Amino acid sequence: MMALQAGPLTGRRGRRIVLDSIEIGPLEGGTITSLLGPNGSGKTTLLRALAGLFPVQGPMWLGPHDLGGMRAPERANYCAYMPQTLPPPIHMQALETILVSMRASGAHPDEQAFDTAIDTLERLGIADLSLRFLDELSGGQRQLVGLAQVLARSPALLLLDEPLSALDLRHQFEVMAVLRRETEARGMVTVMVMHDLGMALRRTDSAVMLAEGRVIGAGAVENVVTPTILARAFGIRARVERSAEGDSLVLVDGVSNISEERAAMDNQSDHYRSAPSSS
Ligand SMILES: Nc1ncnc2c1ncn2[C@@H]1O[C@H](COP(=O)(O)OP(=O)(O)OP(=O)(O)O)[C@@H](O)[C@H]1O
Repeated sequence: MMALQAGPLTGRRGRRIVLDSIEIGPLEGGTITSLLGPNGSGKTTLLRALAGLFPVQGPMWLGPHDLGGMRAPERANYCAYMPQTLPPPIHMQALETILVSMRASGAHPDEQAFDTAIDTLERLGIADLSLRFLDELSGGQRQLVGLAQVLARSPALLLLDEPLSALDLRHQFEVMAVLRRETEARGMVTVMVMHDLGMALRRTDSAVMLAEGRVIGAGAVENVVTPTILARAFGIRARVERSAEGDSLVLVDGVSNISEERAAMDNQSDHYRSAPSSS
């Protein structure tokens, strides 16, 4: 299984640094990592950088493969990226869009593509949507088709930008279960942007917390989703509690002064980068 290791990565938009010496990994194959942080903190930019869609300076390795040194078509054999925007409502059948996506990545010879596409739709529980047109589906249904498009490509690195945003609660948990199974079975490195901290705690293995283009916490998810790091990232007063079933829940008690939180933690230098505490 291949691990993802990247950085330090630096990316600019105009003169502004939007990714500031970001270091990621190693993220092991077979694991799911949540990419967390407030609006505008750089999550989408980082995900796009990992997909080769946003130019950054710095190394990116997937096992022995130098992702940064690859041209787009070669990189597409390793990485599949699902953007935050839903697949557009075009007049094309769901199954056909999956086949087109697979052809673009060149991952499967054509004879196998049809079976793989059908199989992926079945695993996501949306085989009934195969022959429906995207412009006749709901937003959530299109998001599920978008997931099928990237999963069917069998990437080594799966990059998902808020893949649960349009889904009802049941589908959110079902999709996380599919992602867990596929990630483990294929030894994939799965990285997903999410805003639901409770879901991150329950269903992902590790997390990277961004704030203002920097990593302010990384490691096992329970060491990243902590009151201290949440205060610094979001300016909220939050607790992490356990439900009667033993699941972790994030309870928000209110907002705090974000600049004071950051100043207080900045005084403690790099402690939170390397060894975040859950106290
Ligand atoms: N097209 C763009 N042109 C200029 N600046 C941009 C553009 N897109 C994003 N930015 C800026 O880059 C920074 C990082 O944005 P990014 O979209 O990566 O944040 P994010 O963490 O994904 O946010 P969100 O949770 O709102 O999706 C922000 O300061 C944002 O304003």
